[in-house]
Amino acid sequence: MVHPWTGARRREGGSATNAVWSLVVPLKPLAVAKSRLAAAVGASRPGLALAFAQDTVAGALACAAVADVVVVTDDAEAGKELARLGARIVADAPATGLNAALVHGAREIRRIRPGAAVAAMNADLPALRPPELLRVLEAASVFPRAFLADAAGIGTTLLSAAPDVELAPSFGGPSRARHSASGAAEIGIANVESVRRDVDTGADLRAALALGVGRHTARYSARMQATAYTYDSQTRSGSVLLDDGTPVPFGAPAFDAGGLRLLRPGQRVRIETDGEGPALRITLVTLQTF
Ligand SMILES: Nc1nc2c(ncn2[C@@H]2O[C@H](COP(=O)(O)OP(=O)(O)OP(=O)(O)O)[C@@H](O)[C@H]2O)c(=O)[nH]1
Ligand SMILES: C=C(OP(=O)(O)O)C(=O)O
Repeated sequence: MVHPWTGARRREGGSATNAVWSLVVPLKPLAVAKSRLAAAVGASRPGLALAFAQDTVAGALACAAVADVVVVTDDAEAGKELARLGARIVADAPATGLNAALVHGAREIRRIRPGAAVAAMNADLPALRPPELLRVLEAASVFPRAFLADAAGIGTTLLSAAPDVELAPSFGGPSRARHSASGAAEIGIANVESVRRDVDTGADLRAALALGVGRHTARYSARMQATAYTYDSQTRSGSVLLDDGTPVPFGAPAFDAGGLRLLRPGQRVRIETDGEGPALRITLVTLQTF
């Protein structure tokens, strides 16, 4: 099968080749981002919003089908941290909202790379796994426009547009129905939970932690759960410092067989590593507190 717009020949049974995407990731100023999460995480909200964006951008840049990531934001601190991961930062047109930001980002991409295939993806996907994003983008690449519904089946986490097709975003609330009504094809593939798992509420955060989050969110969440947290990406080791300052290394026997240890009465944390990819992916499940 010849790829509809790259002309690449799809290897029989293999994946689409040469389908390269530019991603537009919108990010609100951290001071006001993730307001629905405030009830669950309190003052940690801005730090978590940044950690979500960092894991989203890092996961996207590690995906074989992604050529580049453009973050549309007015937040200088967030922009600096995300640029450090390799994203290109575009200033948001002030106070025009999410969809205008996405249109602005897509136009900026195509100003530099005319005819680029563009996909908009929310910045709140902390469990994002590159292989799952690859499958989503491959599925999207056979449609002029396509979208992926969020885990709740109400919103949208990704909207794609083939070269020379306008993105025409309509994010916000029940956007799944709007994107479908606009003619975008719904991507229905299974086993891409990490690309659907956006985090708006404490329950969403627990679900993402159970799925396994990237190191930025894991580190931040662990810091929220314990007095401090050390992590060394070089030696791929780390420890959670308990309230009394006791360092408990990851995977240490100090954790019981199931990797569970009581940090404080009623609070339980599971830390385990699946060693996936270049970064230590820490599955940190906090059963309470959020
Ligand atoms: N650049 C930009 N990004 C936005 C804007 N509004 C929302 N976003 C981003 O769009 C994505 C999806 O939005 P939401 O899930 O509603 O995120 P949020 O607005 O921080 O969350 P709430 O405050 O709880 O509504 C997130 O990555 C937001 O940061 C905007 O006006 N400009
Ligand atoms: C912007 C969106 O996310 P949410 O409404 O869940 O914040 C959306 O799903 O279109």
